[in-house]
Amino acid sequence: MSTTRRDDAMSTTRAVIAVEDLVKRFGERTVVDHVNLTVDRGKICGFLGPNGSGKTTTIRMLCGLLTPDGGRGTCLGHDILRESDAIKRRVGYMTQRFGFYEDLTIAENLDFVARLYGLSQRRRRVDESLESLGLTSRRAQLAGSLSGGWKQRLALAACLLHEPDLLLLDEPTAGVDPKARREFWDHIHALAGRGLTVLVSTHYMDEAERCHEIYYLAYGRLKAHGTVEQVIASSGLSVWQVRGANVAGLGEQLSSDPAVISVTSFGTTLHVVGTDPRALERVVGRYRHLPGTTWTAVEPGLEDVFIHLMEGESGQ
Ligand SMILES: Nc1ncnc2c1ncn2[C@@H]1O[C@H](COP(=O)(O)OP(=O)(O)OP(=O)(O)O)[C@@H](O)[C@H]1O
Repeated sequence: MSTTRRDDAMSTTRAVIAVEDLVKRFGERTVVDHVNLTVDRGKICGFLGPNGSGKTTTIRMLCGLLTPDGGRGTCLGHDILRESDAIKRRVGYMTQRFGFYEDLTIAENLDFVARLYGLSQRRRRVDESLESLGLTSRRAQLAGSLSGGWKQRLALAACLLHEPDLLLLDEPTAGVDPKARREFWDHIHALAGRGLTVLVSTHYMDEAERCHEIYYLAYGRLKAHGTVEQVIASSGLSVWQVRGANVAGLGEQLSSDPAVISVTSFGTTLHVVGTDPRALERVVGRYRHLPGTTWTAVEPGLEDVFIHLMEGESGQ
């Protein structure tokens, strides 16, 4: 018994974010509906869900920019209802539309942010921040002339200037090319390795797979939580992959069967998804001897799981 109590106490100490029953209403609409979230120090936590599911609203409640209508908890050890100023000082928040002065250079923009925070040793901090994000050679370039990937690096540099303990990143890589996204994530992992905690919202499955754990929100409600493997395993989905040159026509027939919840085309393959493995196997049995097709039972992907969770909630 005492071990359990000690473990609980330790996990509370490690948790950088620990909130429960978080609620936010806008007028009659409940857009965040009793959400629980725990993120430990040094972890990268992915926040996923369809558009309008309440991710940004939750992030803004965590960093003290919005007051919850219900719930309780702490962020960086501070009460989210009463100590928002203390939280704001220790959080780096990258919003979906990070604003720069386009007619200032990269270095001038960072210096401006450093002044806003009232930081000492601004020159040193700006130089170090440019260096760590590979921006030194571009320091004199106007922010307005940067491509998407470099703008996003500048945004990250600005969020890190005051050396926060928690990074809240709201779709930081939307519209950024794959190489720049990969580099951005390498950087995030390096920061987490040094103890920074990261909560990052994203619509990209490959990014979800780079998180230590994920939370999936749909229509304000938490639908899944855990490591990617845990979320996939708990989905209860069965998936068959069909390969063949002419599988497109087959998709329509398969999806009309009640045992099939979705069929997705990927070039010359189809993903056939169901929740009842036996019923799905019976469907597969009816088609699998069609000439020119190869059928394989495969693990569900995260995308299969999320689409299933989303469809299960829509219209409610
Ligand atoms: N200030 C506000 N007033 C009224 N409704 C709002 C306000 N802010 C957000 N909403 C609504 O709350 C819901 C949740 O929005 P939120 O931006 O949190 O979702 P999201 O999951 O971040 O979406 P996305 O993936 O598109 O960024 C949406 O329906 C949105 O229109």
